Amino acid sequence: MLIIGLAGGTGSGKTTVVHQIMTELPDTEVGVISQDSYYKETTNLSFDERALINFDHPRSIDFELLVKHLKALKAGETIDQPVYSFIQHNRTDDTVSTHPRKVMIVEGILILTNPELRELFDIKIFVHADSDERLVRRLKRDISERGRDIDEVLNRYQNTLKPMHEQFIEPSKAFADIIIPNDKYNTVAIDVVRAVINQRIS
Ligand SMILES: Nc1ncnc2c1ncn2[C@@H]1O[C@H](COP(=O)(O)OP(=O)(O)O)[C@@H](O)[C@H]1O
Ligand SMILES: Nc1ccn([C@@H]2O[C@H](COP(=O)(O)O)[C@@H](O)[C@H]2O)c(=O)n1
Repeated sequence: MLIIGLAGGTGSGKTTVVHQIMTELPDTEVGVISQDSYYKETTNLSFDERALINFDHPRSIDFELLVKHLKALKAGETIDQPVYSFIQHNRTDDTVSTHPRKVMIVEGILILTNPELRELFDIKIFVHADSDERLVRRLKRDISERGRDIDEVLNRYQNTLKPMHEQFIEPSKAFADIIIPNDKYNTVAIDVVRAVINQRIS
């Protein structure tokens, strides 16, 4: 199994890049795990308390479960990947049965900050976009897809997202083997990554 870790700030385009990479690749051969699925379970908290969580700090992620699941996939086992709700700020009761594939892509803002997880990656990729571009994308996406309003996004950006990006996410770029500039759609970089994957699965 080839395990690719794909990091980058919020709105850098990680999810989009993963979809672009997977286009034309057989989905029986390539699977995806999202770090967002592994936000810690916080059913003990009220909705208002959950909304105050710093979701850009590494401690908000259940890295232990993520590492356990990745190791299980590597050992040929099927896992139940949690499903996260950005509306409820919590895991749902659903899971997605995820089978091991020849190539597994793990994507998320903080995945290169965790040493144990980094050890499992054969290729580490960081998707870069400028912070103003990322904020614009984040605003549009969170309002249209994640049930947020402009105040929520901007408050979170100022209070936690920007400082955490500078403290944890941007420095983790140093661990990357490949950096994809993604202020504009970058078809050349996508082709290169797809070629590496094709080589592995052919
Ligand atoms: N290169 C790009 N140029 C313009 N918009 C983009 C680009 N990449 C992604 N987007 C858009 O930006 C938003 C955030 O992208 P997404 O892939 O969800 O980012 P991430 O997963 O890193 O948070 C989406 O609406 C997506 O369509
Ligand atoms: N309940 C939550 C959980 C996370 N976030 C934000 O999501 C961002 C990470 O996801 P991307 O798809 O953008 O990489 C992160 O910046 C968290 O602030 C949230 O808003 N609400």
